[in-house]
Amino acid sequence: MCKRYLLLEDGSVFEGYAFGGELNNPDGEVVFNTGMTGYQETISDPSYHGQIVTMTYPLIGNYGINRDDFESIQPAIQGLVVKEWAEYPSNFRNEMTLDELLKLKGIPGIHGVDTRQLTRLIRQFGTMKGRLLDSLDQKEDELNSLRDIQLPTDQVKKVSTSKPYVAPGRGHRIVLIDYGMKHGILREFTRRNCHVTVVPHDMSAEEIMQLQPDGVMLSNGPGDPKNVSEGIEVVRELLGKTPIFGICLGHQLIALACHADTVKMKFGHRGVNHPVKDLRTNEVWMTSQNHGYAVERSSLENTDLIMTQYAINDDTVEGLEHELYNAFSVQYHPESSPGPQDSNSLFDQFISRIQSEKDKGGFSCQSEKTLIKS
Ligand SMILES: NC(=O)CC[C@H](N)C(=O)O
Repeated sequence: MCKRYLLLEDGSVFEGYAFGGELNNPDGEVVFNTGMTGYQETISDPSYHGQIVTMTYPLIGNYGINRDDFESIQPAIQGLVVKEWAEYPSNFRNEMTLDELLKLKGIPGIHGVDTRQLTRLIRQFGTMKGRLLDSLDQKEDELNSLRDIQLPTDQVKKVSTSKPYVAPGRGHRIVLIDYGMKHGILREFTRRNCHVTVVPHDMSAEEIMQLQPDGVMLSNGPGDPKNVSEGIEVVRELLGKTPIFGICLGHQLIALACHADTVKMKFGHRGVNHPVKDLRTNEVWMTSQNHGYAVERSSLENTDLIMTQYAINDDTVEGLEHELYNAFSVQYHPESSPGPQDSNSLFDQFISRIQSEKDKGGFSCQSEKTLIKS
């Protein structure tokens, strides 16, 4: 077994062994995910673009990799850190091992790491830049250059589709803006018979409205929402023109479009058992989460947004509703891939909102009239 190391910007080194791909571009933001299962979805979730993901559960890969659970075709994570990976997975859906997937996709892995120690460090000092190395010979130089690197700011552009495409259906017409969409979101709409047009992150509001959507879905996506400035503008223009539902990055973009603020969290929420409380029903839902930024609660005061849900663990904003327009959002993942499905009904809620607008002769009729006139 070849040695491999994880160097953090504070100078700490975690020692382990190499698995998966080679070290071509081994820098990233080191984060941790607490899910006991769901590693395949985590590895392939585009919101992890640019990040070295540490799994806190000590055995990863035990049910292998299957053909169904990918959240994107090309995983975007920079590296995977585990305690132990399972060489002999056992599951009826298993098609390859974790190591084989990482090799196939060129993602470097390190195993044998004390992931609990690493997680405690991140919890204490916050997420840090890190670099995977196969030798510590140049440690000081590597550390200096690691401290100097800037993490990318154009991640959404890298993971969004470059051209629109359609998942046809006979039901409501949804335009899904792809900021780094997980396939799970598309699955939820096709399951509900919707006609979904997935569009690139930089499509203008005008072009989107020309598609005559019954509703617009803003997807999840990587990085700082403030880096998606055109997206914020587009959402601002769309508000009030069509029903809107935002997930994760989409939720943050709605907040920024309404002049609320977002902040970087110390170590974020990444896992499948994050409890969220709904202020309207007092219900608590277990949710699947992956975010490193959050909407600043106090910044909602002078906006038209109201907080509908918050995280029980740290009181951060988890749900928003627009008081004037038909728009709502959640910071977590109702598509639940992976994770509990408590919040899956939010997709039905979005469909009902669309239906009631149609019943009122609302948005879609207006846009048809405008089209007839012009
Ligand atoms: N999953 C997401 O969409 C994450 C949103 C954003 N990139 C964050 O880390 O907060």
